[in-house]
Amino acid sequence: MEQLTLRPISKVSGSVTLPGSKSLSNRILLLAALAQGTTEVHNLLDSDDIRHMLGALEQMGVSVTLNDDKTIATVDGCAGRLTSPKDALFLGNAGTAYRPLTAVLAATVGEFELIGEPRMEERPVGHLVDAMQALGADIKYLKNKDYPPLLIKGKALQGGEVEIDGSISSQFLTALLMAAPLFAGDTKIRIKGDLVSKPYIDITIGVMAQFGVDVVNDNYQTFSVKGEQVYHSPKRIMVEGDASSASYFIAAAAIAGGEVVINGVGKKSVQGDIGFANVMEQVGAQIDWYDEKLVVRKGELQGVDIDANAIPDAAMTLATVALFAKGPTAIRNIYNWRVKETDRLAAMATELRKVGAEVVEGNDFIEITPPKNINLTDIDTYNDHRIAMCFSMVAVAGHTVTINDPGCTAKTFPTYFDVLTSISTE
Ligand SMILES: O=C(O)C1=C[C@@H](OP(=O)(O)O)[C@@H](O)[C@H](O)C1
Ligand SMILES: C=C(OP(=O)(O)O)C(=O)O
Repeated sequence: MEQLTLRPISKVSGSVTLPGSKSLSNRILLLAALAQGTTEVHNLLDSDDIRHMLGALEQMGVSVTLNDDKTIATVDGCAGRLTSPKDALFLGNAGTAYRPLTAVLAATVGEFELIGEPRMEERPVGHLVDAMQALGADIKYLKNKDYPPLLIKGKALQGGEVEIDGSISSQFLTALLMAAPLFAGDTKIRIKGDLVSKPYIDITIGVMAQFGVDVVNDNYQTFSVKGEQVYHSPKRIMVEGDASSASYFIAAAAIAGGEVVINGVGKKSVQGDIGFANVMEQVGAQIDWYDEKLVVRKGELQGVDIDANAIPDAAMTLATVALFAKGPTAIRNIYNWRVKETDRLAAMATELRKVGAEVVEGNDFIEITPPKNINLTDIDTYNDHRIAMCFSMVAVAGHTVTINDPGCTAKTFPTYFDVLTSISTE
């Protein structure tokens, strides 16, 4: 196994430009593929999750041309007519590819087998499949009920009234919303259970609007979409920088600044994870907000007690900031950490304890009391990019740390450690 030993960093300063948002990149690629017309996508993320979406679209007859550094894609839309692929669609561990494609392909005439990495087969998809089956979709589980892989016999769907459970992942509702305009009739979706990760639904609705489709959102309880619509290419679309990726640089500057200029997200961001910057202000970071950039400096850091349901990805970064804050930190309402790249509640508790923290792991929360001394240790990353990235904060705080399998950051941020090094002084 590859390992990366990070030496103590005394200061971070300078500027970083964020890669494009994963959530926006995969939504935009799918809608550009389904749309009428050609779309030029700028600042596309180049990472594993995006590669899986691109590969699947190409297997279904969509022509996509990438520039040299793969950050500009020209997508020839198929006006809703994706073709049956010869082989199974391998979607890695990309939730933003697997879930939306499940719904869209159920409404596309043809046969599709959706497969993924072993961990994908442990990540539930039942709530989405239940809703699609209630609408008449033909979807079969190839191994275990409620989990990938899936065999989809796509056909014309009529739409109608449907319930979907929103308590485990917002990606199921995102998927259903993106498929709904392809149905013959109108669709009214009612949310069962509490809807988690709500800001991602705003991202979905915003991207659909850019492709000419309106969603009526009644207080996150019901959603209405008109049927028989074709997405229309906006011709040119820009992917905002990734707000979840910004969290590592916000945290680094707050711990060891220097002054770090983070280009690509700011107060105009459409991504919920920008809320992490507000949380870090509460923790003690000093942040100047601009429309599309943040300037972050160090502060006296204090533990906080927050409900992180709206920012599940960035909240992992807070768990490692907690190691270097005064007093305990509690991160609550994050049950679905357990069904992401790994069981993140268990994994974070284990790794934080290895560093020396006192940790309480609840069913849906984690409480972290910072250690007096930081242990010299290796961090296991469980094939989870965010664990690899957020534990780099140990080095940022001035301690040597070894990250096992650092290459797992390829899921969303292949160049992460290089970018961190570019603003770091040993
Ligand atoms: O829709 C999206 O782009 C995402 C939604 C979130 O998942 P859940 O809705 O499952 O919490 C988030 O964790 C994931 O990284 C991306
Ligand atoms: C949960 C994540 O990914 P996915 O889109 O596969 O759900 C993540 O990137 O932290």
